[in-house]
Amino acid sequence: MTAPTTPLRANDHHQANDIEEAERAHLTAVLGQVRVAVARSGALAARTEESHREAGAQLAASRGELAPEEAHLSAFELNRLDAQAAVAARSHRRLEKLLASPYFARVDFLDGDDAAARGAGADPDASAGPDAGGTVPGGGAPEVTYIGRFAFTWENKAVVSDWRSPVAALFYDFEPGPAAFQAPAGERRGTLVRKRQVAVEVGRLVYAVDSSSSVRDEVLAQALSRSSDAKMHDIVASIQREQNAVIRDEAPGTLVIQGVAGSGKTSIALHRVAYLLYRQKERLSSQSVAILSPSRVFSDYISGVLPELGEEPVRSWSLHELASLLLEGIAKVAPARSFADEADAVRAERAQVKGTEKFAQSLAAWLDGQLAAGGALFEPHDLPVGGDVAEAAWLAERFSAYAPVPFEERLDLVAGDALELAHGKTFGRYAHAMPTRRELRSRLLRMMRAKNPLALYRRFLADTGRSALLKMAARGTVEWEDSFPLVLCAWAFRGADGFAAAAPVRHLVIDEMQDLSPAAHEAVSRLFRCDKTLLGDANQLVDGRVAAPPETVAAHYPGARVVRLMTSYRSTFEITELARRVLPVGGLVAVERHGEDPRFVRCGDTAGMLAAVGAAVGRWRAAGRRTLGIIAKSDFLAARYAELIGRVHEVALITDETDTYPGGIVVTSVRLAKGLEFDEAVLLDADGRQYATEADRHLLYVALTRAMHGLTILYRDEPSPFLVDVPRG
Ligand SMILES: Nc1ncnc2c1ncn2[C@@H]1O[C@H](COP(=O)(O)OP(=O)(O)OP(=O)(O)O)[C@@H](O)[C@H]1O
Repeated sequence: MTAPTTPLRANDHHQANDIEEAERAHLTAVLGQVRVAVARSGALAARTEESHREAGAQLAASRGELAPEEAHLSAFELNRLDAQAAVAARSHRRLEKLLASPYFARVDFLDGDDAAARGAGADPDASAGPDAGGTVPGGGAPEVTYIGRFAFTWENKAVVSDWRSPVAALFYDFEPGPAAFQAPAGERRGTLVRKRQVAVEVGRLVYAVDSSSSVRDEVLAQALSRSSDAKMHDIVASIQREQNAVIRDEAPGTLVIQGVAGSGKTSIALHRVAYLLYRQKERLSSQSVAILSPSRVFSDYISGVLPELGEEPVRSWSLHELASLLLEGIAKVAPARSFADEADAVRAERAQVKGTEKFAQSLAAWLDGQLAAGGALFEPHDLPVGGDVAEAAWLAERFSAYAPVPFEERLDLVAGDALELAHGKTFGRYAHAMPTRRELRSRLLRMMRAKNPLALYRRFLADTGRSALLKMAARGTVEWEDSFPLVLCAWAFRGADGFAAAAPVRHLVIDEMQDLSPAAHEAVSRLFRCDKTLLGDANQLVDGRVAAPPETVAAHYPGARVVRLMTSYRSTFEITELARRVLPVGGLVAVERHGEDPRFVRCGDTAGMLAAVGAAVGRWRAAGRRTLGIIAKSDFLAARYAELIGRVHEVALITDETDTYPGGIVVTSVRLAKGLEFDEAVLLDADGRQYATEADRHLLYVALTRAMHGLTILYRDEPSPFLVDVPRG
């Protein structure tokens, strides 16, 4: 990292040196304290770990000799020590991270009353020195706060404040001048006297600059021009104001974030999780947050961010993993088939119908109708209960009375009523012949016209003239597109509380929300009753569906709020401009970071394509970049190319089964590249044969927007019509 090159003002050179000198001295002092704290916390972590181990060994040795209550107590003590050891280890790890970079910013704030009384403005020159925090005309020192990834306290004094603390909002939301933040005791108004970027790497001060908007633009540009990695990184030092508003939005319910490609949605969602974990400690823990992401490789790619921010990793599911989990004991789920690979037109048609809003809405309405009083699924007949008979009409009336309770619970309630009635009528004479509630419930279940979720789904399809839509992929295995409709049917039986996977989740993050079919949104909305953050881009569709505005997605989540992010940060201006011409996105703002123009290469045939790939690999190596994504339209083509390219270069193919993002050179389909980013991208076969339809236009948009710094577009004879009005070299 180098210091921003923004010209400083007249006497700035001296001032800059003064600032750096003072900040260097401050850093040395803080690092000294952190070093002592690391040594202490290391010793504490070792001691607690040792106590835990000893207690475990003792418990194991005395097993069998302890009375049950003693054993219970020891186990309890062991758990306590275990938790203590985990806390100590975590705090030690955090402190160790502080050694490399204890903070990244500093704000000097003068409370409103003081500022008003002394007529103080935002005048950083009035400072007595960077370390002291300076004085303002008329005296009175502003409160100086250093902001880092985690808080650090020394002798009961806050040395570094967490980026999520209320005071840190000053750094993200205000320029020097009038400012305010929400302190625990209420709003504090006053003046932000100074805002400073302080870059520290490996314990050394790289630069310290008082921040104006041009400095911050450059700090951002620098962050964006770095080389990409096999893991996504935190962006705490350069979160933008519009992003901060989303991260710190604490209103309950569902937040839907529609953002253009590269607007930082995934980064924001992860920072938001870290923020909520910090702010809502008593309500949320890493065990109660879950992230739904498009693929396993994506889960791996984002897995480093929360630990970087000092939080434990949270549970993460791919969409397929979640569907399989929710359908455990009901059906297996066939893998999703990529639309770009689909050769079976009938199957594609089936999938297309099940991906529509209309299908989801008709299923949801049909299920609601069946669950409502008067639903026609329960066809009771007289039922002997002990010495009594529960009459069909009475059973039907009880069943209706409990509407809209889910079927399983409702049958249980009716069974309970029938037992109570029979006991009452027979005065206990038939106690020996009384069935259990459970037995009665299964007899009642036999009176349902659909006895399980799959039968219910079949009945829905039959009732609405769509029976041809269901083809089992194999025995007991449904096609991917049937999985969430089937989850909805399971929900009608069990209700939201009947899914072990959903129950512990108190905040659900759904990344790439456009990947979820309307039926999937409806199912997730009904099963997960917790707060949710959804994020995605309606333009990044990779399954052939028609783009729907985020409001359509939000309509599945009662009371959901929608925010839009329009600035694209990932790619250079030149790449974003090209993407914008392929798919005009109204309101998109390309961040001003320039690079070379995308390169277009006519290749003629496969041999020419491979030669051009070789040249692109050579250029990428020479540039010293870390990741190169070679992107084919379909999974099938990606596999073929990986084999061919792999004969010359070391490459990794990304498939649905890939669970670690390898970095280096990867070959992948557009579908699996979505959400990822590469220093440079090479698009294979970007011609009219491959990219011709509207659905293909969206694929092309996704592929182009994966590139951060460089883009090479290879085509055989003529480029795709979506690229033709683009100037070519
Ligand atoms: N404020 C920021 N400071 C530094 N880097 C940022 C900032 N915002 C976004 N970025 C970077 O921009 C890139 C895109 O971010 P991210 O992947 O979160 O975007 P996205 O909206 O989820 O993208 P897509 O929808 O295209 O997959 C990442 O490299 C991220 O680090």
